[in-house]
Amino acid sequence: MKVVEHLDLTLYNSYRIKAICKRAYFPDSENDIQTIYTSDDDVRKIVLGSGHNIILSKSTYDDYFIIFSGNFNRVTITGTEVVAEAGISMYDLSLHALAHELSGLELFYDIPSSLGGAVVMNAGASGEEIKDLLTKVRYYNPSSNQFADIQQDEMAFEYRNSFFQRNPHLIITKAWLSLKKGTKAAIKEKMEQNKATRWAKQPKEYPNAGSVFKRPKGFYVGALMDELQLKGYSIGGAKISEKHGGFIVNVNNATGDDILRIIKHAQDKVHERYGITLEVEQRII
Ligand SMILES: NC(=O)C1=CN([C@@H]2O[C@H](COP(=O)(O)OP(=O)(O)OC[C@H]3O[C@@H](n4cnc5c(N)ncnc54)[C@H](OP(=O)(O)O)[C@@H]3O)[C@@H](O)[C@H]2O)C=CC1
Ligand SMILES: C=C(O[C@H]1[C@H](O)[C@@H](CO)O[C@H](OP(=O)(O)OP(=O)(O)OC[C@H]2O[C@@H](n3ccc(=O)[nH]c3=O)[C@H](O)[C@@H]2O)[C@@H]1NC(C)=O)C(=O)O
Repeated sequence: MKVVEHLDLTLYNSYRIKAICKRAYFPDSENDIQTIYTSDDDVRKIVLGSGHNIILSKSTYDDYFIIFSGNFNRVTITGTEVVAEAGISMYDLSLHALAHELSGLELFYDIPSSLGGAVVMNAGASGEEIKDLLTKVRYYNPSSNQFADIQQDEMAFEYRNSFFQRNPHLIITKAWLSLKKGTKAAIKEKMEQNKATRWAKQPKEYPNAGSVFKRPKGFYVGALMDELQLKGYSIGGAKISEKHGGFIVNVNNATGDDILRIIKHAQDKVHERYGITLEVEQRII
């Protein structure tokens, strides 16, 4: 297993915030995960997927990071069933599905995420969510040092919520997905169409981590930012995107604190005008 002391996390978070951690582990097997958690120390351990949904709030961490980003990424496909390890990127997984003429993952071609991160957040867009493809998930429980499988209907998925958000100490190691037979041309067309629509709406030209807030019932965050004229509102190197008000972008060496202060300002303004509390979707670490 790759282990790096004092890793610079800039390339492991999509906001490109600079922060150093005490140590980073890149596990490549379930055995590696057990080794990390059964080692004799009480340093806090923080799990990351591909880092597309996190805000690093500190510049140094005296913690160990366990990173699933391209490592621990094997896939097997049998008929319409896909079994993949948590570190595979959803982009790569969608390409495997395309190569096997399997439909269902087209949307995930452009949703930046690891498979583990996608399961935790019940990732989705355009009305589709990963919960609809999953049949089973395997995880490691550090408290008992055991692995266990959980079936789809036991995970009580909701909008941007899952069993794993309610049990953050559990580590997803593998997932089983059920796809449908399709044709290469139709699958590829849906992938590219969806990507084009998203690139037209989202500020892909700057480092960001997707939607900052969950969608409040009956409102769109982007529209609220428009109405409050908060688009372009900036602190330090971060600002609310002019292209999509639901995103904060790093335009000039932003820190986690710049982002958190913008979040607070937007929450205050929205609460003042509409009485709504915007819930942060991204994980603040
Ligand atoms: N729809 C869109 O356009 C976009 C969506 N996103 C979403 O953000 C997420 C990004 O995924 P990713 O970059 O991989 O996640 P991150 O690396 O950003 O991790 C986010 C959190 O997920 C948990 N996590 C990640 N991997 C695992 C694992 N194997 N086991 C247990 N917990 C894990 C950790 O929280 P903890 O340990 O506290 O559980 C972590 O803090 C996806 O859900 C993606 O869909 C992001 C950008 C755009
Ligand atoms: C980007 C993410 O997922 C996104 C996902 O891509 C899109 C599309 O399905 O729908 C959610 O965003 P969203 O609520 O901002 O939806 P969008 O479709 O982008 O916008 C909704 C509406 O707001 C309007 N809008 C958007 C941006 C803006 O600056 N101004 C504005 O008025 C749009 O015109 C649209 O009518 C997901 N976010 C959440 C938290 O549910 C993410 O999770 O990180």
